[in-house]
Amino acid sequence: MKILLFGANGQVGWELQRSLAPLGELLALDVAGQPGLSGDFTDLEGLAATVATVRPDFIVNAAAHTAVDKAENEPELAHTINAEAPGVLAQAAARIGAALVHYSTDYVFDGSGNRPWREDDATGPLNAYGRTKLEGEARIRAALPRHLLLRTSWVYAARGSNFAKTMLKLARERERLTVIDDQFGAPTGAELLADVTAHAIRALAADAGKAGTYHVAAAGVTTWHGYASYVLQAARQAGQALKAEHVEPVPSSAFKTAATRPHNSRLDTARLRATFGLALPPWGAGVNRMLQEILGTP
Ligand SMILES: NC(=O)C1=CN([C@@H]2O[C@H](COP(=O)(O)OP(=O)(O)OC[C@H]3O[C@@H](n4cnc5c(N)ncnc54)[C@H](OP(=O)(O)O)[C@@H]3O)[C@@H](O)[C@H]2O)C=CC1
Ligand SMILES: Cc1cn([C@H]2C[C@H](O)[C@@H](COP(=O)(O)OP(=O)(O)O[C@H]3O[C@@H](C)C(=O)[C@@H](O)[C@H]3O)O2)c(=O)[nH]c1=O
Repeated sequence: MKILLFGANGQVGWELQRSLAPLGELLALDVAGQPGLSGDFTDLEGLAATVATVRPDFIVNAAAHTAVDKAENEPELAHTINAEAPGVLAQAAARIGAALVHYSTDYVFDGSGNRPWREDDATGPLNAYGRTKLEGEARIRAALPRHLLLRTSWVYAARGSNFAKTMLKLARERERLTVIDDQFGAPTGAELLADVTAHAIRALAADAGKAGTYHVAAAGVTTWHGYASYVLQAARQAGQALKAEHVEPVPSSAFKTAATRPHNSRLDTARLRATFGLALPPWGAGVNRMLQEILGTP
């Protein structure tokens, strides 16, 4: 099996380089690409040419414009990277008979209600990032039936930028931390996503009927405040000197951001678990592993 990976240096892309390697021949491109092969999602013609040249069996796209607040001020760039480029990849894949694996987000939902979102629930993104990701999904579905659209939430990894690392940095610098306690979801490790992806690719290669949209998130639920408190307690236990004594819970209305975020980001993963025969671990298990890695604890 030949796999072409885009976004190889992001949180998920980096872990995919590990998990996809045993499946066959893996060509991993970041934004810089390789001589004659573009990996830049603003270079739509170059991307299509890369797919035509490499002729992979599977394309895995981990590249995205993930700066949620920034996307409010640069919606065209977010649209090119999150909507147009995935559409171009899907069309290029269709031309050569390849399948495409792509990631999407809890931010395609409007955050209403309090039950976990199912794949077929109505979408209603509240911000530019979510709107562009939703359009990326639609373009892939329209161009290529053989796809896996994996919607996930609150991704973290030892490598890269994420909320847990921001909290550790702020807690070292500031005495007072305020964090939203009315947005609910599950932090999901890039390691877990990468492992699930490899498993799902093998399953799709054996059975085209497994193509479709799936929710992938760690089990359980917390808030950003619960997540931050968990991370800082672990850091204290690991002997880290933190200025912030505790994390103050605040409602979303008291913490203004450029982009509006959903209150309910919970994802129902029953379809993924049943289709692929997988179990998803509780969110704290993966967070503990990341913290051990970045805090240097045994
Ligand atoms: N992070 C999260 O919390 C969540 C992420 N997702 C989705 O999961 C996927 C992976 O996200 P994650 O790994 O966390 O994101 P990261 O931000 O860690 O990685 C995104 C990658 O995309 C690359 N990229 C940005 N612009 C371009 C461009 N013009 N051309 C090529 N590559 C580009 C970045 O490169 P560089 O660093 O050089 O800019 C980076 O390597 C994305 O589809 C994302 O939407 C879904 C839910 C939650
Ligand atoms: C830094 C900070 C953030 N917050 C809030 C703002 C926001 O509601 C929440 C998370 O903030 P962040 O900006 O770190 O996370 P955000 O960029 O919104 O994370 C999202 O990224 C995209 C890519 C996704 O697809 C989503 O699943 C989700 O992971 O925490 C605080 O309450 N206090 C703080 O000090």
